[in-house]
Amino acid sequence: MGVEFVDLFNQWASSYDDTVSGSDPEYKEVFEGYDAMLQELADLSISPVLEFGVGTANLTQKTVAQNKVVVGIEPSEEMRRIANVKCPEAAVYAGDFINFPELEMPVRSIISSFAFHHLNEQEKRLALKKYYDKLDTDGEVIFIDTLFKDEVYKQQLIKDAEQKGFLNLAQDLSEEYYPYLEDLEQMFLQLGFEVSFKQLNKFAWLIQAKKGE
Ligand SMILES: C[S@@+](CC[C@H](N)C(=O)[O-])C[C@H]1O[C@@H](n2cnc3c(N)ncnc32)[C@H](O)[C@@H]1O
Repeated sequence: MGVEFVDLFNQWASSYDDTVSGSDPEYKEVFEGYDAMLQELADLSISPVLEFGVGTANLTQKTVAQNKVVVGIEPSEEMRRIANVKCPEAAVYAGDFINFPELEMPVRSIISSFAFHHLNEQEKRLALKKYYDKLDTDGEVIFIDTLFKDEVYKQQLIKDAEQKGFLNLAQDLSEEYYPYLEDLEQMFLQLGFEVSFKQLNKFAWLIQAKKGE
Protein backbone atom coordinates (compact mmCIF):
# COMPACT_ATOMS: atom_id res chain seq x y z
CA MET A 1 0.00 0.00 0.00
CA GLY A 2 1.44 3.39 -1.01
CA VAL A 3 4.60 1.79 -2.34
CA GLU A 4 4.03 2.36 -6.05
CA PHE A 5 7.18 4.50 -6.29
CA VAL A 6 9.63 1.98 -4.86
CA ASP A 7 11.17 0.84 -8.19
CA LEU A 8 11.97 4.46 -8.94
CA PHE A 9 13.71 4.83 -5.58
CA ASN A 10 15.74 1.65 -6.07
CA GLN A 11 17.06 3.18 -9.30
CA TRP A 12 17.56 6.65 -7.80
CA ALA A 13 19.32 5.48 -4.60
CA SER A 14 22.95 5.65 -5.82
CA SER A 15 22.63 9.23 -7.12
CA TYR A 16 20.08 10.47 -4.56
CA ASP A 17 22.61 12.34 -2.40
CA ASP A 18 23.88 14.23 -5.47
CA THR A 19 20.33 15.32 -6.26
CA VAL A 20 19.62 16.66 -2.77
CA SER A 21 22.90 18.57 -2.78
CA GLY A 22 21.71 20.48 -5.85
CA SER A 23 23.43 18.67 -8.75
CA ASP A 24 20.19 18.39 -10.75
CA PRO A 25 19.00 21.88 -11.83
CA GLU A 26 15.45 20.59 -12.21
CA TYR A 27 15.14 19.66 -8.52
CA LYS A 28 17.56 22.25 -7.06
CA GLU A 29 14.79 24.51 -5.71
CA VAL A 30 12.85 21.55 -4.27
CA PHE A 31 15.84 20.70 -2.07
CA GLU A 32 17.01 24.30 -1.46
CA GLY A 33 18.33 24.44 2.12
CA TYR A 34 18.06 20.63 2.46
CA ASP A 35 20.66 20.24 5.23
CA ALA A 36 19.33 23.09 7.35
CA MET A 37 15.75 21.82 6.95
CA LEU A 38 16.68 18.30 8.09
CA GLN A 39 18.68 19.75 10.98
CA GLU A 40 15.65 21.75 12.13
CA LEU A 41 13.52 18.58 12.09
CA ALA A 42 16.17 16.54 13.89
CA ASP A 43 16.46 19.25 16.59
CA LEU A 44 12.69 19.17 17.19
CA SER A 45 12.47 15.40 17.57
CA ILE A 46 12.40 13.73 20.97
CA SER A 47 13.80 10.23 21.57
CA PRO A 48 12.70 7.49 20.98
CA VAL A 49 12.08 8.38 17.35
CA LEU A 50 10.36 6.44 14.57
CA GLU A 51 11.32 7.61 11.06
CA PHE A 52 9.53 6.71 7.80
CA GLY A 53 11.03 6.83 4.31
CA VAL A 54 14.61 7.18 5.59
CA GLY A 55 16.10 7.05 2.07
CA THR A 56 19.87 7.40 2.34
CA ALA A 57 19.61 8.22 6.07
CA ASN A 58 20.46 11.92 5.92
CA LEU A 59 17.85 12.87 8.53
CA THR A 60 18.60 9.69 10.48
CA GLN A 61 22.29 10.64 10.77
CA LYS A 62 21.46 14.12 12.10
CA THR A 63 19.05 12.65 14.68
CA VAL A 64 21.36 9.87 15.84
CA ALA A 65 24.17 12.45 16.20
CA GLN A 66 22.10 13.97 19.02
CA ASN A 67 22.19 10.64 20.87
CA LYS A 68 18.55 9.93 20.10
CA VAL A 69 17.32 6.40 19.52
CA VAL A 70 16.01 6.09 15.97
CA VAL A 71 14.19 3.20 14.34
CA GLY A 72 13.76 3.67 10.59
CA ILE A 73 11.31 2.19 8.08
CA GLU A 74 12.12 2.19 4.36
CA PRO A 75 10.51 0.18 1.53
CA SER A 76 13.34 0.45 -1.04
CA GLU A 77 15.99 -2.26 -0.66
CA GLU A 78 18.64 -0.10 -2.34
CA MET A 79 17.91 2.86 -0.08
CA ARG A 80 18.07 0.56 2.98
CA ARG A 81 21.43 -0.79 1.84
CA ILE A 82 22.90 2.74 1.66
CA ALA A 83 21.22 3.80 4.91
CA ASN A 84 22.75 0.85 6.77
CA VAL A 85 26.23 1.79 5.55
CA LYS A 86 25.85 5.52 6.27
CA CYS A 87 24.09 5.15 9.62
CA PRO A 88 24.80 1.80 11.30
CA GLU A 89 23.67 3.30 14.65
CA ALA A 90 20.01 3.17 13.57
CA ALA A 91 17.98 0.03 12.93
CA VAL A 92 16.30 0.37 9.52
CA TYR A 93 13.56 -2.13 8.71
CA ALA A 94 11.69 -2.97 5.51
CA GLY A 95 8.21 -1.49 5.56
CA ASP A 96 6.23 1.57 4.66
CA PHE A 97 4.16 4.33 6.25
CA ILE A 98 1.27 1.95 6.88
CA ASN A 99 2.71 -1.55 7.06
CA PHE A 100 5.73 -1.80 9.32
CA PRO A 101 7.06 -4.18 11.98
CA GLU A 102 5.31 -4.13 15.33
CA LEU A 103 7.61 -2.16 17.63
CA GLU A 104 7.54 -2.74 21.34
CA MET A 105 9.28 0.56 22.16
CA PRO A 106 7.46 3.75 23.18
CA VAL A 107 7.53 6.47 20.50
CA ARG A 108 7.79 10.19 21.30
CA SER A 109 8.37 11.52 17.76
CA ILE A 110 7.38 10.19 14.36
CA ILE A 111 9.45 11.94 11.72
CA SER A 112 9.81 11.91 7.95
CA SER A 113 11.25 14.14 5.22
CA PHE A 114 10.19 14.36 1.58
CA ALA A 115 8.23 11.10 1.64
CA PHE A 116 4.66 11.45 2.99
CA HIS A 117 3.37 12.68 -0.39
CA HIS A 118 3.80 9.13 -1.72
CA LEU A 119 0.54 8.24 0.00
CA ASN A 120 -2.85 9.12 -1.47
CA GLU A 121 -5.41 10.89 0.71
CA GLN A 122 -6.99 7.73 2.09
CA GLU A 123 -3.58 6.24 2.88
CA LYS A 124 -2.41 9.45 4.57
CA ARG A 125 -5.46 9.38 6.84
CA LEU A 126 -4.93 5.71 7.69
CA ALA A 127 -1.24 6.29 8.48
CA LEU A 128 -1.94 9.32 10.71
CA LYS A 129 -4.62 7.41 12.61
CA LYS A 130 -2.07 4.66 13.30
CA TYR A 131 0.43 7.25 14.52
CA TYR A 132 -2.09 8.86 16.85
CA ASP A 133 -2.63 5.48 18.48
CA LYS A 134 1.09 4.65 18.57
CA LEU A 135 2.45 7.92 19.98
CA ASP A 136 2.99 8.52 23.67
CA THR A 137 0.91 11.32 25.26
CA ASP A 138 2.34 14.63 24.02
CA GLY A 139 4.08 12.77 21.22
CA GLU A 140 4.43 14.49 17.87
CA VAL A 141 4.36 13.79 14.17
CA ILE A 142 6.98 16.07 12.58
CA PHE A 143 7.27 15.97 8.80
CA ILE A 144 8.93 17.98 6.08
CA ASP A 145 7.32 17.67 2.68
CA THR A 146 6.16 19.51 -0.39
CA LEU A 147 2.63 20.78 -0.12
CA PHE A 148 0.51 23.43 -1.81
CA LYS A 149 -0.74 26.47 0.06
CA ASP A 150 -3.74 26.48 -2.31
CA GLU A 151 -4.78 25.75 -5.91
CA VAL A 152 -3.52 29.10 -7.25
CA TYR A 153 -0.08 28.46 -5.75
CA LYS A 154 -0.03 24.92 -7.19
CA GLN A 155 -0.82 26.14 -10.70
CA GLN A 156 1.84 28.87 -10.36
CA LEU A 157 4.50 26.30 -9.37
CA ILE A 158 3.56 24.07 -12.32
CA LYS A 159 3.65 27.05 -14.72
CA ASP A 160 7.06 28.20 -13.38
CA ALA A 161 8.44 24.67 -13.85
CA GLU A 162 7.10 24.45 -17.42
CA GLN A 163 8.51 27.87 -18.32
CA LYS A 164 11.96 26.75 -17.13
CA GLY A 165 11.67 23.58 -19.22
CA PHE A 166 11.48 21.41 -16.07
CA LEU A 167 8.91 19.03 -17.49
CA ASN A 168 9.58 16.14 -15.07
CA LEU A 169 9.09 18.49 -12.14
CA ALA A 170 5.90 19.90 -13.69
CA GLN A 171 4.60 16.36 -14.14
CA ASP A 172 5.50 15.41 -10.54
CA LEU A 173 3.69 18.48 -9.22
CA SER A 174 0.61 17.59 -11.26
CA GLU A 175 0.50 13.83 -10.65
CA GLU A 176 1.99 12.99 -7.23
CA TYR A 177 -0.17 13.17 -4.12
CA TYR A 178 1.11 16.48 -2.77
CA PRO A 179 -1.64 17.72 -0.45
CA TYR A 180 -3.22 21.13 -0.06
CA LEU A 181 -2.35 22.69 3.29
CA GLU A 182 -6.00 23.06 4.31
CA ASP A 183 -6.85 19.40 3.55
CA LEU A 184 -3.88 18.16 5.54
CA GLU A 185 -4.69 20.49 8.41
CA GLN A 186 -8.28 19.17 8.53
CA MET A 187 -7.04 15.59 8.48
CA PHE A 188 -4.77 16.17 11.51
CA LEU A 189 -7.46 18.11 13.42
CA GLN A 190 -10.13 15.46 12.79
CA LEU A 191 -7.82 12.80 14.22
CA GLY A 192 -7.24 14.84 17.39
CA PHE A 193 -3.86 16.44 16.69
CA GLU A 194 -2.93 20.11 17.18
CA VAL A 195 -1.07 21.09 14.03
CA SER A 196 1.07 23.94 12.72
CA PHE A 197 2.75 24.60 9.38
CA LYS A 198 5.86 26.60 8.47
CA GLN A 199 7.10 27.18 4.93
CA LEU A 200 10.80 26.31 4.52
CA ASN A 201 11.40 26.92 0.80
CA LYS A 202 9.31 27.38 -2.35
CA PHE A 203 8.03 23.78 -2.08
CA ALA A 204 8.80 22.35 1.36
CA TRP A 205 6.92 22.89 4.61
CA LEU A 206 7.55 21.83 8.19
CA ILE A 207 4.45 20.13 9.60
CA GLN A 208 4.33 19.70 13.36
CA ALA A 209 1.38 17.85 14.88
CA LYS A 210 1.05 17.17 18.59
CA LYS A 211 -1.17 14.42 19.94
CA GLY A 212 -3.88 16.03 22.06
CA GLU A 213 -4.93 14.77 25.48
C1 LIG B 1 12.53 11.70 -1.73
S1 LIG B 1 13.04 10.33 -0.76
C2 LIG B 1 13.36 11.08 0.83
C3 LIG B 1 14.44 10.37 1.59
C4 LIG B 1 14.89 11.04 2.88
N1 LIG B 1 13.84 11.03 3.89
C5 LIG B 1 15.37 12.45 2.65
O1 LIG B 1 14.86 13.38 3.27
O2 LIG B 1 16.27 12.63 1.84
C6 LIG B 1 11.54 9.46 -0.45
C7 LIG B 1 11.74 8.15 0.29
O3 LIG B 1 10.46 7.64 0.65
C8 LIG B 1 10.46 6.25 0.38
N2 LIG B 1 9.06 5.83 0.17
C9 LIG B 1 8.36 5.74 -0.99
N3 LIG B 1 7.11 5.28 -0.75
C10 LIG B 1 7.03 5.07 0.60
C11 LIG B 1 6.01 4.58 1.48
N4 LIG B 1 4.82 4.24 1.03
N5 LIG B 1 6.30 4.47 2.80
C12 LIG B 1 7.51 4.84 3.28
N6 LIG B 1 8.51 5.32 2.51
C13 LIG B 1 8.27 5.43 1.19
C14 LIG B 1 11.33 6.08 -0.85
O4 LIG B 1 11.78 4.75 -1.01
C15 LIG B 1 12.44 7.07 -0.54
O5 LIG B 1 13.47 6.50 0.19
